[in-house]
Amino acid sequence: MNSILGNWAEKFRPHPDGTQLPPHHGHCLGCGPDNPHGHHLVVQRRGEEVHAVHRFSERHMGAPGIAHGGAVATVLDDLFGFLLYLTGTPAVTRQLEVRYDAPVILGTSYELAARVVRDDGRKLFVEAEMSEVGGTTVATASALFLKVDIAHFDRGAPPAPVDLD
Ligand SMILES: CCCCCCCCCCCCCC(=O)SCCNC(=O)CCNC(=O)[C@H](O)C(C)(C)COP(=O)(O)OP(=O)(O)OC[C@H]1O[C@@H](n2cnc3c(N)ncnc32)[C@H](O)[C@@H]1OP(=O)(O)O
Repeated sequence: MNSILGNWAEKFRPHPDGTQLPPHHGHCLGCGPDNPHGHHLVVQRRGEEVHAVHRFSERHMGAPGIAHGGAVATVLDDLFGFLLYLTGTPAVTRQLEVRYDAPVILGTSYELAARVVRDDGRKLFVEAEMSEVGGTTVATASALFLKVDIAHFDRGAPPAPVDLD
């Protein structure tokens, strides 16, 4: 098994309401603390939802001062990945749709929330939104995740100790 996912059983243990959820792994683009290009997303369980407060930095710029749409999609997709700690099964994104309602401004804090709307066999239908703190929604997303066996991840090579710059 890919060593980066070797502790998945530990990570999928039940997580009490209100606790911070573990990153998918150290190098994950969305949440890995060891990825210098990543978003370092920090996510909590709140009931049957996952929540985060996030600020995009200059590393994720599209138009000047505004987050790149792909960066916004990355964070929303990764947030969906935290719902797997609640459902208890590995799964991967099969389809992702993002609606960009307003520019996401670099250096501004946004609140994110995601939930499972339907769990149907292998299919997990999920939705999320990103909003100004206490205010207007700037992006919404919906996705289909498909549950996979952990062996799915064996196809990925473990990260080599290369210079990521
Ligand atoms: C320690 C931590 C552990 C970490 C683990 C988690 C890490 C998470 C990290 C999170 C990071 C963030 C997340 C990431 O970045 S995840 C990374 C990005 N995603 C991927 O790399 C996935 C690549 N795709 C695949 O590997 C395959 O396509 C998979 C395995 C997903 C499915 O290939 P497979 O051949 O097995 O399945 P299928 O295609 O026949 O479809 C199966 C069923 O689904 C239905 N269907 C298909 N499309 C749609 C659609 N659009 N609307 C409605 N239904 C649809 C289809 O009709 C069929 O239905 P039925 O006929 O059975 O009824």
